[in-house]
Amino acid sequence: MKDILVTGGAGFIGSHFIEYLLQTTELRVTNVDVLTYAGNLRNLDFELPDHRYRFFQEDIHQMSEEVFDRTYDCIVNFAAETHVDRSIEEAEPFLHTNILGTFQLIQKVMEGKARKLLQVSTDEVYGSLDEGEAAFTESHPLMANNPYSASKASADLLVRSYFQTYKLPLLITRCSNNYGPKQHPEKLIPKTIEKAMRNEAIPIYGEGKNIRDWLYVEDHCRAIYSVMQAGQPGEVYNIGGHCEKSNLEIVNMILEYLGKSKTLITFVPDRLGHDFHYAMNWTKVHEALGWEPRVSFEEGIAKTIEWTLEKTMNRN
Ligand SMILES: Cc1cn([C@H]2C[C@H](O)[C@@H](COP(=O)(O)OP(=O)(O)O[C@H]3O[C@H](CO)[C@@H](O)[C@H](O)[C@H]3O)O2)c(=O)[nH]c1=O
Repeated sequence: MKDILVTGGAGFIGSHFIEYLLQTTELRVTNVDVLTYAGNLRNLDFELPDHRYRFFQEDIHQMSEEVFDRTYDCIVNFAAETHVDRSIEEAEPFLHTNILGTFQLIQKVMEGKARKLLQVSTDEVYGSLDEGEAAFTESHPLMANNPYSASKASADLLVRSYFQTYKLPLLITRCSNNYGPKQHPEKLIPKTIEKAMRNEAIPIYGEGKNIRDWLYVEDHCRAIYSVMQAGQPGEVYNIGGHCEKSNLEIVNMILEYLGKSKTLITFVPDRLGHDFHYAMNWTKVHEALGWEPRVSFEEGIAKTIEWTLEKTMNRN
C-alpha cells in the first residue's frame, strides 16, 4: 500500500487516524474534508510532511479530478454527520452525507479509482442491548433507533450489497463510543469537561443510567489500521473499549478529577428514543488481527482532561 484517501480527516477520529498514519507508516495521505461545523484544520496541528500529505476542502459528493490524479490503495471513510441529538432535530443532512456520501465512495471503487473502501461505522446500528444480552457481535441484527444510526445502518447495508453483488473489496468497522483530545464539545465527555471547568450546569439526560462502552480514540485508530491492512473484504469488525460505564459514572469521574462539585449535575428530559445500553464484543478482530484496546479509561480520561485544560490555558 502507498496511497490512502481519508475522508473527513479534519474531524475528531479522522484527524487522529491521519496522525497515526503519518507517524507510524510511510503511507501517503490525501485528506478530503468539506469542513462543516465539526471539521477543523486545527485538529491537524502536528507535523504534516508535504511529500506525504495533501488536503482538499471538498464535499465527498463532488470530489474533483485533482483528488483522483492517482489510484488509491484504500479509502477510509470518516466523513459523516455524527451527533444523535442533531439528527433528531434535522435528519436530512445525515441521510445526504452518511448514505449518499458513502454511495459516492463506493462508486469510486466501482470505477477503479480506489482498490478498496473501509467504511467506519458504529455500534449504534445494532440498536440497544436487551436485558440479559452481554454485547453486540457482528451478526446482531441492525436495529437502529434514531435517524443518525439509521443513516449509518443504511450505509452499512449499501456497502454489504456492493460486496455481495459486485464482489467489491469493501470492509466495515463498527466502533463503540470514542473519546480523547479534539472531540467536538457537543459530545458527553468534552461537554462535561468544558462545562465543569466553567462551573456551568452539566445536563444529564433522563436518570443518567444509560451505558456506553468507551474506547480511547488512539486504540480505535490502531484497530482501523489493522483492518485496513489485513481485514477480509466483505467482513464487519466490531471494535470496543471493554469499558462499560453509565453516563453518571463518567460525569462523576470527571468532576472528581477536576475537584468540582457534584451539584453541577442537572437532570434534564431524556433524549427521544434514547438507547439504553451499548457494549461491543470484539473477539473477531482480536482473533483475526491480534488487536485489543491498550489505554485504560483512567489513563485516557486523564489525557483528555489535561489536553482540554492546556487548550483552554493557551486560548486565554
Ligand atoms: C451530549 C449529552 C449526552 N448525554 C448522554 C447521551 C448518551 O447516553 C451518552 C453519550 O452521548 P453522546 O456523547 O451524544 O454520544 P452517543 O449518542 O452515544 O453517540 C456517540 O457514539 C456513537 C458510538 O456509540 C457514535 O456513533 C456517535 O457518532 C457518537 O455521537 O450521554 C447526556 O446525558 N447529556 C448530554 O448533554
